[in-house]
Amino acid sequence: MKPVKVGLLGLGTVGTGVVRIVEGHQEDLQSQVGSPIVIEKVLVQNKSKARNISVSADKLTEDPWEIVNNPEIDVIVEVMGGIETTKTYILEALSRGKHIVTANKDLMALHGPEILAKAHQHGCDVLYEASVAGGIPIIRTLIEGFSSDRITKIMGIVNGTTNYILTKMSQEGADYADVLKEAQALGYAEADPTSDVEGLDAARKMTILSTLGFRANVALEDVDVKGISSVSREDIAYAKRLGYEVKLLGIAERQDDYMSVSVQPTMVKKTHPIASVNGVFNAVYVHGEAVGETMFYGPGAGELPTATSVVADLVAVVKNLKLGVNGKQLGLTYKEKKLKTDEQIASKYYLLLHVDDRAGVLARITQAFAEYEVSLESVVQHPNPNHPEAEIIIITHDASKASVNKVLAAFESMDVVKSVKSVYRVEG
Ligand SMILES: NC(=O)C1=CN([C@@H]2O[C@H](COP(=O)(O)OP(=O)(O)OC[C@H]3O[C@@H](n4cnc5c(N)ncnc54)[C@H](OP(=O)(O)O)[C@@H]3O)[C@@H](O)[C@H]2O)C=CC1
Ligand SMILES: N[C@@H](CC=O)C(=O)O
Repeated sequence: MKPVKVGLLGLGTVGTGVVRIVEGHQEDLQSQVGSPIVIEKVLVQNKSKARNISVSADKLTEDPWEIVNNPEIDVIVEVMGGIETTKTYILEALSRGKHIVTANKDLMALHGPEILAKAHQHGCDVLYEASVAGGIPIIRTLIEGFSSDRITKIMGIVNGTTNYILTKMSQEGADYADVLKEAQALGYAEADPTSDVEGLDAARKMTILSTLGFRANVALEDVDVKGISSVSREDIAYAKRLGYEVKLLGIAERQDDYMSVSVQPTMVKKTHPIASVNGVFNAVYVHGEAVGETMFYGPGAGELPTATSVVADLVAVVKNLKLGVNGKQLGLTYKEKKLKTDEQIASKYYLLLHVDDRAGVLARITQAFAEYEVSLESVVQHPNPNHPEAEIIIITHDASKASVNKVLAAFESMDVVKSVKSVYRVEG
């Protein structure tokens, strides 16, 4: 049995897990694919760095071309991260007929179509299951499990760092900045946590999920992104009192052929299954016209969960090699997306206002909603004994984003509205 030879780009968190699984599960893997899988060479930045896995010195290299140009290597597993340099290596490897497995959501969200087209041209596979929700096989589920259905909604908690922060703020009343430091110390956050907390990491993952789920070419710039850095303890306390949790949700919706994709802090009714996804766990809720509601839950990151998906992709590539069916890339014939306008995007909204506490104020505020045809589900006023301002909490019925924006613009010129403290989409 001729071994399948793998070049590994990166031996950090995920790369270490890949070596552990390929070595530790070798017998199981061989029984599935019919030949040994051997990690032939490993690219690192610094060969002399101390590692928590032993890899023989002759396998380590700091020269990417020793792997990319190596005629012995059949498959390249890319777990080094980064965008432009990594893209160069991958395109070059594809032009040499090597198959690619990657965990790189940044690369696939930005350059997925170009990479898949190149792979198709050279009859190569590019698989990227680990790029979204680490250990949850959601990409394969969207492509294969739902191939018979029309997906209408995908809602995801796809960033573990922000879910960890929001969970701690909710369960322990902790402060945002303190929990962020804790998440960094525990190694959940990206090297620069801005991409986690400002929603970019989740937006990249939602670009990938909505492209596959809606079979349309969604681009990163189509995603409306807002992170969690402005979520306060006060917001979370109010949400809990009203029966909601605040979650950073990626929401992709489709009606007829029109779609919208966003990432935003959202108030989720506690009875919705996604509200109880806590800590660093991820979950993806998928609604299909025929299947109805489904949800997939599991670890979104970490050494072994992420490596499980990477090695599963490796197994799929090797099975394709045996069958001689590599390079049948999905996603090349997806249709052009049609994006919803703000008039077409509808949901319930939560608003927290600080207002003058005097006669007629409530009437003026509700009049603004009436003017733009936003119907209200509930209005609660809290007097503040230490302050001349009162707090008003409003939950709307389904309303268009455009109408809610018009109401917010109207508040700017109303002297009785002192400030709009928070505006959240509501789910469930
Ligand atoms: N960590 C996780 O839980 C998850 C990560 N991912 C994705 O997987 C990928 C890898 O992540 P992770 O393992 O955490 O990253 P790490 O930072 O832990 O590891 C990166 C590895 O790549 C090597 N490397 C980085 N840049 C270069 C370069 N230019 N040339 C040569 N070697 C390089 C590093 O070498 P050296 O060791 O010498 O520094 C290191 O071994 C990323 O795309 C990430 O987004 C996806 C899902 C979850
Ligand atoms: N920083 C990411 C890691 C996985 O993609 C997260 O917090 O989910």
